[in-house]
Amino acid sequence: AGPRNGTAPTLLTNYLDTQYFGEISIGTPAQTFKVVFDTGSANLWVPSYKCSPLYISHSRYDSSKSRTYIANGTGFAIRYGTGSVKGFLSQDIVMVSVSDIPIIQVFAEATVLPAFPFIFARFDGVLGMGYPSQAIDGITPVFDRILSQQILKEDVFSVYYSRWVLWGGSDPAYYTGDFHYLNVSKSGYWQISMKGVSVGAEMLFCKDGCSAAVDTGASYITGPAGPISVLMKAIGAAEMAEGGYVVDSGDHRDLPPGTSITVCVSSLQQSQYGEDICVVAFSGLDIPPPAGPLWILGASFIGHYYTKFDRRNNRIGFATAR
Ligand SMILES: CC(C)CCNC(=O)[C@@H]1CNC[C@H](CN2CC(=O)N(c3ccccc3Cl)CC2(C)C)C1
Repeated sequence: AGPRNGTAPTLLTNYLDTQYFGEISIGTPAQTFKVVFDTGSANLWVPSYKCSPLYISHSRYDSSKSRTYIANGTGFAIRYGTGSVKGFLSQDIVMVSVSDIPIIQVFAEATVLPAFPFIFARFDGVLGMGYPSQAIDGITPVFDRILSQQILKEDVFSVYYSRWVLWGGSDPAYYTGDFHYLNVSKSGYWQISMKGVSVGAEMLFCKDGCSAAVDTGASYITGPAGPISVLMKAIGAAEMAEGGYVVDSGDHRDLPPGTSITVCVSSLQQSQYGEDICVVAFSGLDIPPPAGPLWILGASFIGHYYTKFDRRNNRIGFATAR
């Protein structure tokens, strides 16, 4: 079967401009899960039916209900920047798009999930869209399994405004002009070299170039804490207790357009504890070497562009979204 013209979309749900997730199914008959499509990791996991029922608000995979389940049992642990997920490996048929792209996939059934941040997660699991070199236990990632089926028009996937992932191509109906391509700067990561960070015409940071991960699984733009705090002062943002920044919801100040790639990131409208506050789409995060120092361009950046992740040419293309 396979996607009609070699491409297929997976629609994403946007929760509070901070969590973007789409639906996949695992097993026969299909068990559906909401997953974050995360270019910053390369494994697929969903909560296991064997997981403590504390997470009843999340869907859990029950292998005993799937005719196509194949046991594996190898231990699994993945350490994200925000916490670890532990479990064991299983194999079953995974469908990533309603227009049927079935693949046989090794994934993890999570049995240990830290309450924070998972209880705030509106999604059930994570589908890593990173390179195989990032995959824990050397498991072939979902996108690589799809590529090896030779059913896609191009060896790429595109993200439009964080509204959907398009497997196998890009759709000119949703962008104008050409793609501005940036080569992947570190093989095995969706990482690029940034020429600088400026507010208006003034280059403030990263004057000699720096690295940035293009990370669909992250909500905001993060940079080293020092430069970020200077940037926040430049836009008159106040620091929150837990490290984020807010600006008066009155002045929705979008940063003045940048130079090569416009980083005009508006503040987010997020209601917390009842009242509405504008959380600026930046936060400070010091990533230690060897991975860091590293800027993270998350959904609040990617959402401004039509972004093409090109595995054929190991490059990322940015076009102006319509
Ligand atoms: C290569 C890999 C092994 C390490 C580096 N990659 C990374 O840390 C990722 C980079 N992209 C963003 C991503 C955000 N994460 C945020 C988050 O809290 N999560 C999470 C963690 C623990 C329990 C439950 C959850 Cl939901 C999982 C989730 C949503 C994926 C992290």
